[in-house]
Amino acid sequence: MALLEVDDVVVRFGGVTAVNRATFTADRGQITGLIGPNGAGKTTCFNVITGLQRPTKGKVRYRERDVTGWPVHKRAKHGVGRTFQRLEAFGSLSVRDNVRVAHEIHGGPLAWFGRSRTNIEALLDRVGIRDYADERADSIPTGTARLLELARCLASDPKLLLLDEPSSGLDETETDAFGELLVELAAEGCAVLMVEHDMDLVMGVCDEIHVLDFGEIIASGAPAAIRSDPKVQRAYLGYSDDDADAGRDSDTSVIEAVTS
Ligand SMILES: Nc1ncnc2c1ncn2[C@@H]1O[C@H](COP(=O)(O)OP(=O)(O)OP(=O)(O)O)[C@@H](O)[C@H]1O
Repeated sequence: MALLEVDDVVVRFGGVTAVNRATFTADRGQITGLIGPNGAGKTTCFNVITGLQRPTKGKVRYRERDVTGWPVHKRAKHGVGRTFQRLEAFGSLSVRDNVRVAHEIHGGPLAWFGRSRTNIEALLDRVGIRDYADERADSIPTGTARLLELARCLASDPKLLLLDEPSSGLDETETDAFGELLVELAAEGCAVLMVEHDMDLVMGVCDEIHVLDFGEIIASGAPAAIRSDPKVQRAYLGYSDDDADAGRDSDTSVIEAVTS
């Protein structure tokens, strides 16, 4: 059984069906991508998984338990970690103190008395922000702040790591290093579930990808299969390779961005 199972989840906001019978998994040792056009329901799925949003129907199972009714803090305590699109760090604290506080909030007495095994300096190093350790969080570049967000999340030692557009604001070199870090985290047994618009990153590191469109999972599979799936191409582009073969017109610049 996979570490996380999202089972037939529906979320309705009044007349809007944000998620429609979505079923997908994320497992230990794997990087799973959750992609889809704007408004497809990705963030709402994350909210359901973390407990911010109760589903209208369906279940969330985590470590073989039905956690659908669990509050956010209980899921966090059991190893569900999340970064947000909007940066959440404490601006007036240093980068180091932001990570320390995150660790102490999650780590309890062992962390408060310096007895936990998590080494804050090593974590800053690992994420690549050690040089900024003494800077105030509100003075660092956006890309670094994004990495700080990841460090704060890792400070809670998550078993399931949910990343919401983690590479936005990172330059190419930072994105490459970030991708390598994700691969390492998965190799250590973490389940990584990532919402991300950078298709090079998604296609480069994900073991499996689930594609949402209008709240429905329209495809699940390995990157190569997803890239060539006509349903996925149409969802993103309003156009697929099949249409090209049939001689229909297209915006080739957009197609290249997603399928190259
Ligand atoms: N609290 C809410 N109340 C009403 N509608 C909502 C609410 N939250 C999300 N929606 C709607 O649900 C749909 C899915 O939104 P969601 O934010 O989950 O999509 P997304 O795939 O994360 O989009 P993006 O890539 O733009 O962040 C959208 O139509 C959105 O307008």
